[in-house]
Amino acid sequence: MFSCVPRSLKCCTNIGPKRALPYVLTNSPVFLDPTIPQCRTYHEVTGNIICPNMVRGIDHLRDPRLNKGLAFTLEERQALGIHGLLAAKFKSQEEQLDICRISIDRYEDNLNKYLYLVELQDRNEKLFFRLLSENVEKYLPIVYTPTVGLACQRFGLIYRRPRGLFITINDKGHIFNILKNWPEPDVRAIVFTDGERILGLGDLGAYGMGIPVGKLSLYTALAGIKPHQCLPITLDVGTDNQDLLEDPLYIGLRQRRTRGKEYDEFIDEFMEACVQRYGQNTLLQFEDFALINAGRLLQKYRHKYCTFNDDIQGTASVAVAGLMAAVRVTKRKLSENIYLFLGAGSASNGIANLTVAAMMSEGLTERQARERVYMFDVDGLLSTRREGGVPEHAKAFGKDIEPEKDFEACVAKIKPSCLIGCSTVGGAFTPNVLQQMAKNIERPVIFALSNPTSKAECTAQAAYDYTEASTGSNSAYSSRSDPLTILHPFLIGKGWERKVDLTVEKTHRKAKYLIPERPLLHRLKGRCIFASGSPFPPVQYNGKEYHTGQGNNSYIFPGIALGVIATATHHIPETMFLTAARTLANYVSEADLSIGRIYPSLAEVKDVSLSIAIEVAKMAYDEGLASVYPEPKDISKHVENQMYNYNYESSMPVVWGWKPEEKFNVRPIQPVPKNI
Ligand SMILES: NC(=O)C1=CN([C@@H]2O[C@H](COP(=O)(O)OP(=O)(O)OC[C@H]3O[C@@H](n4cnc5c(N)ncnc54)[C@H](OP(=O)(O)O)[C@@H]3O)[C@@H](O)[C@H]2O)C=CC1
Ligand SMILES: CC(=O)C(=O)O
Ligand SMILES: [Mg+2]
Repeated sequence: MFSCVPRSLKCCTNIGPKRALPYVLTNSPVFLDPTIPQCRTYHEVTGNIICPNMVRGIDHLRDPRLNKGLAFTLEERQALGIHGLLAAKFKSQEEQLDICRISIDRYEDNLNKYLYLVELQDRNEKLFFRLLSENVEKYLPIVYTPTVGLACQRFGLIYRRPRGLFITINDKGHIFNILKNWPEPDVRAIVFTDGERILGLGDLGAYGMGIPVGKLSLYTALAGIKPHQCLPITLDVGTDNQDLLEDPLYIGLRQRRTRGKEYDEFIDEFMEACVQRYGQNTLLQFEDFALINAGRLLQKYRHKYCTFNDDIQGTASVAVAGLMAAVRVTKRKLSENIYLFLGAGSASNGIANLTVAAMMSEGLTERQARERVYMFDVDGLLSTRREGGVPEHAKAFGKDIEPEKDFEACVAKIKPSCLIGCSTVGGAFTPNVLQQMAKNIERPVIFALSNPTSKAECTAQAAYDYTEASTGSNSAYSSRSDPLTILHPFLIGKGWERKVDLTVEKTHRKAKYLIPERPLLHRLKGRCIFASGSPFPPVQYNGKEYHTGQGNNSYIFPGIALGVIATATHHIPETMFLTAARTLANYVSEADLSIGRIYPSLAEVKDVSLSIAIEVAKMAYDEGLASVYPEPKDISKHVENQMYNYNYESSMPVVWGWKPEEKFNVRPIQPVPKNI
């Protein structure tokens, strides 16, 4: 069945004619070895032409890239030798999607829903990605935070089929060989973790694999990056989590974490092996590394590889986008806010640094901008006067002020207008903290970004309840002289909205209610502007429903990755994340703001990702970072053309000619030889 390839034949990946990539060009016969996974699909050779999809028989159904279940037509069933292996009924992809939705809905437990989706991905890839991409709001919380956190915690129990690579510290010296075991030769993006800071759940060691797998599902579902171009990797250097070391189900190395020189050499070798195997432009996304490694590894590699740290830079971008959108509600420029971060780790520093950059673009000097940013970690306010001083990783935000260990007191003393939680401490924004925020400023911005839900610094409901809505008669803010956002309850819905003179502040006959000068849209909401890393259900407040936004880097990293891959960008500058933030912020509509959301709905995240990708791609050419030449005339089209098609395509054997310039997307940069 596997025949040798005749003269001048080409060997292709198993991904269908449109996306096939030649990786061997030869004039001499090439024998396709069925034990090599890339070659498994090439058994139907006609002269100089390969029919790349022609895995016949039961193997066609077992390959999730090729399987369409009952959607195979009669002709396809006969041509592929699967007639009789399927029930007689023909089903469209749409009908199959309905069945998937019904099946998932039948599960009450989210972990079971997660397992259903994992199994679907293993069985029928296109159906999985179409289901996810067309139902982002519904299924993102399953394949991603919060359920993915639970899946990681139970990984030993739910681990079934291999997905991605586990590279252990014992493989040091042989990492390249392990990468060669991965069946796909055309990998463009690798998301990898060492499992030490999985969401806010801490050190989960090899159980952390759920995170790169989940992130890469979003690469495809939200930005259309082709699944075969994505590789999830867990670097297993052990774990310091005693529970896992004693867990009989644990699937990783049962030893303490390797640290120091050996760890660094291991990561060095890994980075080098990746570009050796897949090319210098391979996108290498650091995910969920602990604070002691995240920032320093980013600094070490950012100018050497095409890399970024999602927790630092992706998070920064989504948070700054939220702050930019919030400006439209608060009418305070970024540079007019005071920021207080709970947590002074990777995410906080990433957000703080990008916020500083954004404030500088409004005209502040770096020093002035940094002065507006405070941080609070386990040892209290980052004060240079505190015992032990300010930790190195957050030096730029230390202040020469009185130390303070009580967070509530700190919120009262510093009077931030924006409170940002990246602390992993669920409920840290207590009612007192939230009430204090309401006293500090008319429209406080409150971000509870820690994941999963159990680690969120407060719930959406608490944020609204304790900062009160604008119609509340006990407004803590109502005694202040600033323009108020309070419209007397009697006036709401009685046409007063239209009668308001927006330029003049008027006092209603009940003196404490002022008719403000702001657009009414923003007056009818709760006083806080809230976002969270994990989703919260809509909040009911005073008979109105608010939909708060999800401040999660999933709005950013898929789009950045698509733009980078489409242009074969070789480095990712910080400015790309600011560009992504602006693009995302521009997507927020007045309708979003009116229901309390400072991010577009998740249903729009695919459009957002594409827009970010296009902006990133333009920037890559403007700044000489792209490697795909000549520069495409129409960059938007070029990016769109790279995207995955979730719909079924014909499985009939296609006979196609050898026109590499049309059929193939040849990679511009080839792997760097190890010894030049
Ligand atoms: N929404 C999103 O898109 C993202 C959310 N996150 C979430 O943010 C959280 C933090 O991530 P990351 O910054 O990478 O983690 P880090 O471990 O780098 O930082 C955590 C920080 O929180 C501090 N901290 C821990 N306990 C307390 C406490 N009781 N009081 C005050 N500070 C405390 C730590 O202080 P110390 O170092 O002194 O212990 C550290 O500064 C996680 O839950 C993660 O899931 C992260 C990335 C993206
Ligand atoms: C969202 C994310 O990257 C995190 O919580 O770590
Ligand atoms: Mg992360």
